[in-house]
Amino acid sequence: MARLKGIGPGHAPMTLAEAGARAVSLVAPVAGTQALPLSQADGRVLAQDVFAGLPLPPFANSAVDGYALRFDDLAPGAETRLPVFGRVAAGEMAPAELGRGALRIFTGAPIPPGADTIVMQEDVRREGDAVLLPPGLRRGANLRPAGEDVARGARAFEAGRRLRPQDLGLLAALGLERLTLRRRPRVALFSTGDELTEPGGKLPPAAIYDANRPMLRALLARAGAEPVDLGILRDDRDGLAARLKEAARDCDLVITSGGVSVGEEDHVRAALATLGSLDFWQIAIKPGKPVAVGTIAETPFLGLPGNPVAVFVTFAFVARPMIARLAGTACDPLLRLPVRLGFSHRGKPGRREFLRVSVEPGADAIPLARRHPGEGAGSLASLTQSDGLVELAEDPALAEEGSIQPFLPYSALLG
Ligand SMILES: Nc1nc2c(c(=O)[nH]1)N[C@H]1C(S)=C(S)[C@@H](COP(=O)(O)OP(=O)(O)OC[C@H]3O[C@@H](n4cnc5c(N)ncnc54)[C@H](O)[C@@H]3O)O[C@H]1N2
Ligand code: MOO
Repeated sequence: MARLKGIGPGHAPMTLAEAGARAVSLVAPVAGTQALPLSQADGRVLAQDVFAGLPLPPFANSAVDGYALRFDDLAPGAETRLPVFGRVAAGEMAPAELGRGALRIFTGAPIPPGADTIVMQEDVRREGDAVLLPPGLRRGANLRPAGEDVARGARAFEAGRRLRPQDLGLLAALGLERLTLRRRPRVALFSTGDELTEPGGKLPPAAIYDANRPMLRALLARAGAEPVDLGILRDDRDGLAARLKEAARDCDLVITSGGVSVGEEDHVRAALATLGSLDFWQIAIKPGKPVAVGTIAETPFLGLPGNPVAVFVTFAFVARPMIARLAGTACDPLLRLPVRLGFSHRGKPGRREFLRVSVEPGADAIPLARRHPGEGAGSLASLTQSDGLVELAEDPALAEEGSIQPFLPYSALLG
């Protein structure tokens, strides 16, 4: 495990890109695979390449309801009258060959040898046992050849692929029912702080309900981890150290929120210093400046800040790539979409800022971003009432109203 050099509060904050790269360098893919049915494979990572054991589609078939025929039976430039000699629906065998005439055919039905063109039923006239075909048809129209989508033997997926619902569709079409998947990383999760109370109970004076853990549990699950929820750690250095040590024994990563700032009540840093190695990072972003990283007996540790919006942002840019690497998959680069600012914002030079915004259709093709009035890093309502984050680069510090800026919808950060 690579050891980081310590970066104390006196040092210059690092960039977000540097922090993300360092965080990823701390972890390695977890070992172990599981054979699981397709029904449990969404969001899981393939441990092996998958090759197509059959072509898709498996046989040439019709893309429409209509008539199958031989293109050369059509009169060039004139209407053609052909006898209808049979009928084939999806799931039925096609006749052994096509005689002179047209075969009534339905979408998905196999095409008999000899037929090379399908005409949509809306484009023909039916007269008794004959069909009248207009001129101008295209050879090969509406026919789906065997293997057009996936050739037999082709690699359908590479090992390391994080499966999406559409992938499950393709795997099923290839006839696969069980897959060899990587084990999900087990991520221990704690909240820290004497002020925290479990939701559902009575709220004592000066207390708040623990909001970060339910949010992080869900973020972890969506990122492809198995959350191991270990509750709230109180601000007591020895108790806290014992529980962190135990969690590190059973899990692939330990995540906490809170207690990483500079106050003397911020005990996570102190506990970590006695357990393993600890580096305290300041990242040049807002929100989400303080993050603690390190190891507890070889298990990586990530201490997120306590403010809920800072939790959300640091999870997206620091924790998510770590979890992807642990899970054995690539963290897809985030696609920023252009939006036009409906406000101007002066930031601090050298600091990247994430502003919560709602987007709406703009006067041109570019959506308009409106800033949420709740600016504080503690404002959960602002996260729920916005569509995503506008990302303002370190420089220039002034982002002017009307300028085009990158936007990250929450959906992109939750995958
Ligand atoms: N003197 C300074 N004070 C602070 C600084 C600083 O640089 N100098 N940084 C501020 C920033 S930025 C942040 S972010 C916070 C991070 O502090 P901690 O990680 O130590 O977090 P806490 O102090 O424990 O909590 C901060 C805030 O968040 C609330 N919180 C914590 N956990 C939860 C939870 N599970 N659910 C809901 N809310 C939670 C907590 O009650 C505090 O209000 O420090 C600033 N201070
Ligand atoms: O991380 Mo703090 O919330 O930057 O404000």
